Amino acid sequence: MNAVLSPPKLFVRTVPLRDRAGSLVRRLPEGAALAWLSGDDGIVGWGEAARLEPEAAPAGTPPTDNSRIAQAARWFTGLLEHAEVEDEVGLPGTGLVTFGTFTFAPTSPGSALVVPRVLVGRRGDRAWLTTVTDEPVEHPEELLRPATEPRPVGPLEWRPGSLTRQEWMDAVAGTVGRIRAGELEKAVLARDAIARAQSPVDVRVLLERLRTRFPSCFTFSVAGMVGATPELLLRREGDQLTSLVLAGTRPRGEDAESDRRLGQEMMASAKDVEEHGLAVDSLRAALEPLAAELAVPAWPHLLGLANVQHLATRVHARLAPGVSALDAVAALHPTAAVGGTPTETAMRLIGEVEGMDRGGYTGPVGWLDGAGNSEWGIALRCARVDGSSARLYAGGGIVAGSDPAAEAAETESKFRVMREALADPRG
Ligand SMILES: C=C(O[C@H]1C=CC=C(C(=O)O)[C@@H]1O)C(=O)O
Repeated sequence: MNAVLSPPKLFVRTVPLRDRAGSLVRRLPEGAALAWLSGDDGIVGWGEAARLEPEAAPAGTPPTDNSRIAQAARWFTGLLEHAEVEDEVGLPGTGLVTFGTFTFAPTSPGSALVVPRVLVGRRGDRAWLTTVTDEPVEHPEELLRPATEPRPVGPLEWRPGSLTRQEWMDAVAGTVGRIRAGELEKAVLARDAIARAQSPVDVRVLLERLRTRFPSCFTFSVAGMVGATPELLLRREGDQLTSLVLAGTRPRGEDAESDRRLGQEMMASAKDVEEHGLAVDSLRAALEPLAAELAVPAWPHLLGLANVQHLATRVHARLAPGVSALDAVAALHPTAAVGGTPTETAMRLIGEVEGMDRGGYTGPVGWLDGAGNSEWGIALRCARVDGSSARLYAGGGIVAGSDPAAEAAETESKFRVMREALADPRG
């Protein structure tokens, strides 16, 4: 574990960047890329000025324990206290910034917070460069290096994950039985798939494909977790918090008419509306104690993505004084969009029947700045990239009315996000 007691002194400088041309991804050198992108906006970073890897909790720790998030909050506060910050831009994502990924379960290794040495950001027509160094720097632009061309991923070999398709459908059927017997109301069950390339995967290729294919999603890369999630756990700017809850999935139609029909069918489906309602309720219950004001729409809307469409609810809150972004992340994780209802029962069932460690999949992933601004997605439609291998994850909400074959097909549409980022069918 990192030395939490004596953080290094950091010199942080943010300066405006005049050159806003091109994708932020093109700025990244090859290697451990850090990124949080939404269309053309976002932040990318590289190098490591500071890193924390919160230890996994011992076996037997309650599955809802979020002390790894509280530990990260203390660590970042300590860094800030020892940092000398000169910020000429003053936007969310300027000054000292840490990227972060937290595991779904407290007992899994893999949570990490990384403060990059160099960060480039863009928001609308403003762009900036932040450097984080051990000595003051006079010319931060000198730390910007021309990046190399991304390397194509090349041929892939696919292997099934921890469970075969049939074994996973059996787990879904067993879960439906337990839900019908009254043990719980909902559990989100996931599966994995493994891709092996012939050389280390250049994450920049994945980021560029994901960001252009899913401009309304959040494309991320933090400590090996790479993906494009549509689900915003929270965005905090000042005391305003926004969250986008998703649960309920249908494919996209072949044409506008069938697409509309599939969407309307989902809006009218008791099974999908129940599955979605449980996710909204869990968010509302977690947020209420932290909010001075809370607005939750009565009905979901449809959110169309390139591969699937979802039921979506956008929630707004004004946070009570003193509530930080990471306080809110710790209170909200895991929502019933990735765990279930009741939370503890669902998390124990997930641990029992999935046959794999989710790692950072379905955990919070995002960034935090020194002013308390922050964006955290839920790590969905993602993979853990480790050298030349990638472990892809996808899941779906199981309720009393779920059909195992339909759920397996749903995970396959969700896998497509990362399958096509790794092996673009359009060449
Ligand atoms: C668990 C996943 O999706 C969640 C988020 C949106 C819709 C979901 C659903 O309809 O089941 C899931 O709750 C995943 O993408 O792996």
